[in-house]
Amino acid sequence: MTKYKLQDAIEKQVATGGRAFIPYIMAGDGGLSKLREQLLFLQQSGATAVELGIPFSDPVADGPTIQEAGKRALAEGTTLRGVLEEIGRLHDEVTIPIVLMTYLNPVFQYGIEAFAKDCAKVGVSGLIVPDLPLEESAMVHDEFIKHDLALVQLVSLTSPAERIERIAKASEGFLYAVTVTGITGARAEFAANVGEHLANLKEVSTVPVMAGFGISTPEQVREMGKLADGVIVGSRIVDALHTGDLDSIRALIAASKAVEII
Ligand SMILES: O=P(O)(O)OC[C@@H](O)[C@@H](O)c1c[nH]c2ccccc12
Repeated sequence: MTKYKLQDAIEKQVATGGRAFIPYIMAGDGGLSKLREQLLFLQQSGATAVELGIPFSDPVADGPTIQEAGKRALAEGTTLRGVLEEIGRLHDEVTIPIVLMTYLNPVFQYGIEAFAKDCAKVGVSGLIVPDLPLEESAMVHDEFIKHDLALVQLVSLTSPAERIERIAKASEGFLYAVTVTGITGARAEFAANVGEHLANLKEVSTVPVMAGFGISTPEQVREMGKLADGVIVGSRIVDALHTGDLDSIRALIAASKAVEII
């Protein structure tokens, strides 16, 4: 299997100590003209890669914070085409891998072939498509493979063991380990079986395991970071960028570097 730039970046981070950190942001929240500044800030603050959300009108997996960000981005007139063009312009400055998070509908509207080709052209590293189940991914996946784009799979806490293993083996770039049941957004606590779940995923996965959903404090970054190769933080980052609370983003990233390796 191809080794993707995305996987490489995570493994390099883990090899130098600490854990990988992938912030999620909504493209076009604050206007697409802000994207450059937002990505450069995250890169300079030590993010390993960025998960860049494409706003969509019916975001089934998104909690309220990300839904609101999506509404703001759509109100700014953000389109998939516009986002890809902007990424293309930032190519020389933004060197950390970009993973696009999009629902299927905008991809179908764009055309799968054209989408994969344009993603590759502007330098996108990978894709997360939450409403594309593994069993139905072949048609889309073939185009991604052609263009060297990693298709990241999500595995939920409640999937049966046999399915978990199939998803883990199919994931490219990294495996997205969902750490809560339900939609995105901050949680006060995690279920008791999260540790076991992550340990099992690390065992069966051939790519790094990134824990995401519900992680919003430096303590949680350390707690989940211990159990995985890194963490993904969405709602808290979206909120902090919106309110201009950049220090709390720096604190979250700093926590990921300070995870004690056990
Ligand atoms: O917001 P949280 O709880 O920190 O979770 C990350 C999540 O937001 C981000 O990865 C994401 C945003 N939208 C999604 C849809 C499906 C899967 C993942 C996502």
